[in-house]
Amino acid sequence: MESKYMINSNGSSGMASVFPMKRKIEPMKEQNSIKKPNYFPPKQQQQQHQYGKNVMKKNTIEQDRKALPVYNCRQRILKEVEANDTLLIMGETGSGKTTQIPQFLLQAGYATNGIIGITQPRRVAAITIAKRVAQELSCNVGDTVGYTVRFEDTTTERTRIRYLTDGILLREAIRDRLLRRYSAIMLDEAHERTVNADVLFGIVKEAQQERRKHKMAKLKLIITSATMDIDHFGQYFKVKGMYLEGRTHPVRVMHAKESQDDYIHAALVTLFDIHRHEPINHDVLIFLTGQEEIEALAQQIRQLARINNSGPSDVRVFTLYAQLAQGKQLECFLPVPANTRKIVLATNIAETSITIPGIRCVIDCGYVKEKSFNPSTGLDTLKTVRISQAQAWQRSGRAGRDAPGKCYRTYTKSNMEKFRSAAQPEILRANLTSTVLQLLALGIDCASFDFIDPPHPEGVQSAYKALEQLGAVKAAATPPAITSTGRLMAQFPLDPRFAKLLLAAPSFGCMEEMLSLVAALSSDNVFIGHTDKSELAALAHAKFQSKHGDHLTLLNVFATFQKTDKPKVWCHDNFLNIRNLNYARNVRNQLVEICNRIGLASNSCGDNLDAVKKCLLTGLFDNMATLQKEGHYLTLSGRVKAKIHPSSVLHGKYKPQCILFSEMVQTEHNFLRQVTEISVEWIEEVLPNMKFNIK
Ligand SMILES: Nc1ncnc2c1ncn2[C@@H]1O[C@H](COP(=O)(O)OP(=O)(O)OP(=O)(O)O)[C@@H](O)[C@H]1O
Repeated sequence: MESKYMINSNGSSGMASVFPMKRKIEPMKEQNSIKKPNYFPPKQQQQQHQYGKNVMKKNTIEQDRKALPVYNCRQRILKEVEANDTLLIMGETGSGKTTQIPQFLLQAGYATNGIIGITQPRRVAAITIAKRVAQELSCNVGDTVGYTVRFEDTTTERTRIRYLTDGILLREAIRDRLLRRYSAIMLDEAHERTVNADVLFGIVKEAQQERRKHKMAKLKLIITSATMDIDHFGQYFKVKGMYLEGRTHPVRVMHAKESQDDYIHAALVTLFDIHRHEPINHDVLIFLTGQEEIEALAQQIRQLARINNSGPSDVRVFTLYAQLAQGKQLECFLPVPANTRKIVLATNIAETSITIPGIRCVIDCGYVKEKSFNPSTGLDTLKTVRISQAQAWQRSGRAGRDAPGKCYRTYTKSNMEKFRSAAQPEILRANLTSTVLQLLALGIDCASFDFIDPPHPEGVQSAYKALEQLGAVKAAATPPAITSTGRLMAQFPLDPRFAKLLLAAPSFGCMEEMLSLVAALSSDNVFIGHTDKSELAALAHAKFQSKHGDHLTLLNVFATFQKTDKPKVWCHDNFLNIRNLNYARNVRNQLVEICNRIGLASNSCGDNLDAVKKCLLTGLFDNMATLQKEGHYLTLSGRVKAKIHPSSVLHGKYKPQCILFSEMVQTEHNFLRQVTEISVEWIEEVLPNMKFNIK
């Protein structure tokens, strides 16, 4: 059968000097056609392999560690760390940067008078890497190694190596700008350029200088990545980069011969081609763009696998995306039975840092959903865009983690040459409201902060305006000054708008309700849309429906969940996600602690649900829209045309004149998600100082 792919024979894919590592994950030079294995390993051999895995576990881990390219560079790295306070390290994906370098530092004594912190852009990476390193050090998570992610801290006073998200380290800096508890910080996956990481570059750099100035203990800083722009980082930190030689397992990269209009179909065809021709223990990771696409394809694969399964082989399909409950996210990291192929469908959440054991084939659709903020409309939008070349290399890197692998790109080589070389730093396109508030809480004015790439002035101005409307900032002052409300808002690990809802709730008499609602909104989707039984699921969900809209529907679910004494059975019967509801309960407890600490009064509005709706206006005033004659909605700030999302309880029913929504999603149309009906008169009552164009 003719293959739809050709091997990338590259060397000239437009990867500028930014990517010196590229050759390491390119196909082996001598191969110029796709060679398909013509056998499946005999059953016995596979089982032996499985046995071997368990018996030899400890030994293998030790041997695997020593075989990593970083291991050979141990002395060099430690020498450089000793000689320099800041170090930029580039090493190819999977070479051992994230798991090994912190252990080298620990063994060399860098965690004697402080701990070693390693930041990750995503919580799933922080959790799985901490677990792996704990396994390597033969300890439990929370002993020598631990992790901290939002609303979950496993570290103890015994912890010396701490994996944490960049957002958590930034919040810690609000309490202690000198980051005194750390002796070394590793800012990993620097190429991702999340807003939090960009701010941390400046904060940690400043903490180092201040500690030096005050003759305090040194703070060692290591910046790591496989694909960072080392010249740019080098100029900013005024240091030279260090390249780690040595290759990990090769990955054969193949491009589609022709452009594919339907990348989902292309991924499906490729998957079944792999399933027919590759050994059954070669697991597959498919990169797609979002939850809906992933769940639909997962369902299709499960059905097709059932139909096509003629032999003993089988597939297990897992999904991995940000909205998935944490427990579910971690399921794909567990081994599957012998004679079973693991298929993981993921968003870019699986793109950097993580190792999903068993993955030997990657299928890359070449797209990603990117959030950007439009200061002129004041709205965040989510758009599907092409990935960057750096992202493409990171994705292929997921295939060569524990053995040689293959990467199938559903786009042509010339398509890829047109991709951006690296993704635009998030700080240049994100809503900066939360970041600006955190900086102000740290006593930092954006205008004078030492950013690696300063944000656009319109983005900063728009953030100041939003914070002023929330009562967090006096923007007229130069530099803009944080108010006491702003300081309280910064105490919550929440979007400032949601923090504002909690601060406003006591005066509307709905503190208990708002705590539940904000907690439920912080969790991922609690509704399970069981496809096979969708009518039953819809019937079960209808019991909680509020005619007021999605916020009060969610509140009904959470309030009933809190009261039930058999949550497992109750969630199962009602097609609700128990993990997400438990997560929301945990978040609520932590929010209650913060509210108690800052002295917010507790009260409840009972059946007076207008109080909750009015209170929602105090934080979400930028997200209001009115019905137009033509049948669509127009947002009040920004005048953007939009429709109610089909997942809303208000979709397809009578259309309220005025609504409030949690977010706008941009696909072929602008859709408003999580919608609640409000009364136009309340706008003047709740927001007397704001002007809106209500038409
Ligand atoms: N959870 C895990 N299970 C099994 N093996 C793992 C796990 N985590 C890491 N490894 C092994 O350790 C190797 C090094 O992983 P590590 O995350 O340290 O690499 P890295 O250089 O930081 O990669 P990247 O640049 O992609 O983040 C992997 O290639 C893999 O072989």
